[in-house]
Amino acid sequence: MPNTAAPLDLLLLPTWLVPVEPAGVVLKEHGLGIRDGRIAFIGTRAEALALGAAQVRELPDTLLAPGLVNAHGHAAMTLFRGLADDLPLMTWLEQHIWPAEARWVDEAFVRDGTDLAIAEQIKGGISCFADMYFFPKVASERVHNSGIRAQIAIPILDFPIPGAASVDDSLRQAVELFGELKHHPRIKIAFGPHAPYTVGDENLEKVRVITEELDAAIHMHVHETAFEVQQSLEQRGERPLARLGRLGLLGPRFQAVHMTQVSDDDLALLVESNTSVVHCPESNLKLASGFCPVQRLWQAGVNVAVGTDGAASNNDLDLLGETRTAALLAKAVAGSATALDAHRALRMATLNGARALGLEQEIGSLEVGKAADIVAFDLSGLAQQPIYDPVSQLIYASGRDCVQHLWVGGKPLLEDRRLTRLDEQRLNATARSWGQRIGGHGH
Ligand SMILES: CSC[C@H]1O[C@@H](n2cnc3c(O)ncnc32)[C@H](O)[C@@H]1O
Ligand SMILES: [Zn+2]
Repeated sequence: MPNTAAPLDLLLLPTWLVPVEPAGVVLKEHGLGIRDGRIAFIGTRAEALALGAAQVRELPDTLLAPGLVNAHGHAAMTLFRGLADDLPLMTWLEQHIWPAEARWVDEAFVRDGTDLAIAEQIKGGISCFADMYFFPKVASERVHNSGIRAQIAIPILDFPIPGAASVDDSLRQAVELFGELKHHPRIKIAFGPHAPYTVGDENLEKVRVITEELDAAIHMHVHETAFEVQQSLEQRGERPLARLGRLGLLGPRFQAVHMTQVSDDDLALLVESNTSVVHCPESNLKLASGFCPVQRLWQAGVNVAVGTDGAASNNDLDLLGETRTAALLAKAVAGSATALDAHRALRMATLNGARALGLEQEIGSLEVGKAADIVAFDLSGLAQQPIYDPVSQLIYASGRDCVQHLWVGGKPLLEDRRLTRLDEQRLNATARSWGQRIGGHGH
């Protein structure tokens, strides 16, 4: 129970406070108090000031919201940004990305690429991200050092990958890392079978058994393209999602990334199993993978979160921009301007992301008792005036350059647009030097 009598560590006094839960609410003349890394108080300005705080911050023209949750990505792929553009998924993966990964990905690559991704995400208002990439132990060390929050999924593919000689090797590493980080306040280890077309039944069964035992999440690309579904029908006589259901993998701990193909049976399966969907509209657009029917999903009660995917298929890790794309695209796909409004879109990028990652008790909304993962958006710009609904202005008229401050667990990671723990110049130079090495070898 939060101690309501003790003074606050920090009191934030923004123009608009958008808690996300309750839905659709915008509080004015309110303050938010932080104590011991948690939200200790939300109430009127007058009440807040009466409590007393070690530090008080007036935030004029500022919208305070829960930190954004990027529910799918491959962090270290920032170093492959722009390496192979304008290609369809399987050509992109098989002929460009997988060969480049075999050539370049090692622990140093993951260290530097993940740091770059973390910095980009903090600057874009993201306080928590889901990662699925090679050398996950290295990625978790970078998350630990940087102060951000993350779910790290251990990659599982039927063939040898950088850092793991076999599925059994990956699973052994996963169980070990899971045990090591079980009590980490900001890192959650999940299992990441890559996709239905790269992991056979036998290995999926192993994933089911271990994740059930550990109560761990499963993060997987599913129904990314019509081709994936067609191929599975031809080779196995069933749709990939139905196969995952038959194998007992679906459920509230399962995160189905992409889902551009949703039949009525698929929808029923998602609903009855309480499986979350992670929507990655820009990657789906860029690789021409298809369109996720977002309105159909949320109307049926499916939890839909938002993800950027990796920087090699997007090509940025801008979740605010992604959410705008999601809101606009949902309308076009449904043929309805009400398919996804700005408030629901912000909820998808915060609380729904937290729920998909099993973190909804901890983050995703501004509620007393939750961790103080908070973003401050500066809406004072010319292009944001006038302001009738600040959430509409945030989603439809703002870019990530308006992110001014970010706190994770009450700790400031971005202050007045400056990274507090990472050296931006050094990250920039390191990324350029990787680019020269990789580009200089004709990939
Ligand atoms: C299991 S480690 C991640 C693995 O996935 C590859 N990847 C990146 N983006 C996508 C995507 O949109 N669909 C499928 N696979 C993707 C990445 O390059 C790694 O090899
Ligand atoms: Zn992906």
